[in-house]
Amino acid sequence: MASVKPEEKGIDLSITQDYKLAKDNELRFEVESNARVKLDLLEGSAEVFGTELVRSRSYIFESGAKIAVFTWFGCSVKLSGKVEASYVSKDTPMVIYLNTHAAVEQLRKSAEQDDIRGPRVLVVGAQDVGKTTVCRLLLNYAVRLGRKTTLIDIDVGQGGVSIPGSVGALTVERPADPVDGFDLKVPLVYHFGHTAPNGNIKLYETLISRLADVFNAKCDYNKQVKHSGCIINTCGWVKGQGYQCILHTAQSFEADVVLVLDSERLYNDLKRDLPDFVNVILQPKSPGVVERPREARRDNRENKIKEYFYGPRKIYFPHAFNIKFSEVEIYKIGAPSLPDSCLPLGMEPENTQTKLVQVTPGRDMTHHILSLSMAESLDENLIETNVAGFVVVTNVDPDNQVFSVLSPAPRPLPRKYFLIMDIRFIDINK
Ligand SMILES: Nc1ncnc2c1ncn2[C@@H]1O[C@H](COP(=O)(O)OP(=O)(O)OP(=O)(O)O)[C@@H](O)[C@H]1O
Repeated sequence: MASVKPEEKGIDLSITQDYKLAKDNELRFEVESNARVKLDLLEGSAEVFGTELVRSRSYIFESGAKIAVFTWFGCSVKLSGKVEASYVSKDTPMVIYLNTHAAVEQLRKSAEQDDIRGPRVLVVGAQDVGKTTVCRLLLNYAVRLGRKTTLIDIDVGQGGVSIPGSVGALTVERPADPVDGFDLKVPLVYHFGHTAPNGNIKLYETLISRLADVFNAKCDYNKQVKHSGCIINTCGWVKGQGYQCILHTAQSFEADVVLVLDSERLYNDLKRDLPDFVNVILQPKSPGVVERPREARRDNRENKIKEYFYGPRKIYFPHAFNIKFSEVEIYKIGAPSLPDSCLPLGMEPENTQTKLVQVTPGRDMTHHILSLSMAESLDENLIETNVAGFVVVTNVDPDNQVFSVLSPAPRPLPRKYFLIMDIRFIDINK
């Protein structure tokens, strides 16, 4: 019997299927839970969400992955392993997305000629309409033309640039890996602390403005980044305050193009409320986008956090160490506000959503994620300072005044100020 290569462990190689795709067709498949699937390009050319596949490599997708292999010119591919669903479809909006990319690229060319800032594209729509996928496509097509477009990710629910509960920016310098996505070694990340913007709207909007300022500053000293523009991925909250957040984002980044996926109502509202020079475009969602129930979203979030500590396919191990209470200071952003009835007559209630409140470590901190701020002193605005990374608290020992953490980096901690997240992570890898 032939021996199984280590990277193919867990793939049921007795189940294989070949697919011949005609031009403009797409093979969609989902990997069964607790299974792995291998994809091989046998002939022709194909791409996964805008990244070209090569014949010399097998692509191994993990449990739960939902993938589309699209071909512009025709190809044959082979899938090995247990797939939950797999089918070939002719019905894809890829040509529309490619045209959008071409139009945005024209704006980049004009920006380069006139040395002005390149297009800032905001991608909006309800949950599960393929916003993240469209952002990835547009970024991949841009980088394949040599652009250095920046991904701004404010989808705190799924964490595109770092873990859920954070927002960030990443200048994309090479196409996403078809399996592992974009290279996340050098993103700029800010602590938010919740999995939905309504966890703290004021803080969310403050961070969006901050990201816009930081991106503008980067555009001032890097012309390639300036001309290449940015793609902003948002979360699927499009009603009420969520809608106000979209307007705030468009305004902060001075978005030139807003791509509305699959919602005529949102499209019309934005047309009405955004200035005339903003190009609001309605685009269809791909019928291939998979709707994720609440549990699937939760699992996705957990996987993202696990990946942060253990790397993709658990190829790394986090460091475990103790931190003395006296070594660090931990803060929570947002204090409960006083009811109006407690305020002196005529006094406006203070907005306490961005107040820093020091936290005394206690057992209730166990499993919470802490963001390590890059701030060196409290004179720096902790809320608007980027973070070095995250640790998860695995145990708190008040008697000995220490707590234990898992961290992707070894001791010593580069800074001393932590911000605590609402988000918890229970490490079942131990
Ligand atoms: N054409 C396609 N074929 C198969 N799967 C797809 C396709 N497009 C997207 N998907 C999958 O559908 C899922 C949802 O897509 P995506 O994350 O882009 O949606 P979203 O609108 O950004 O979601 P959210 O509501 O979290 O913001 C992802 O797992 C993605 O891999």
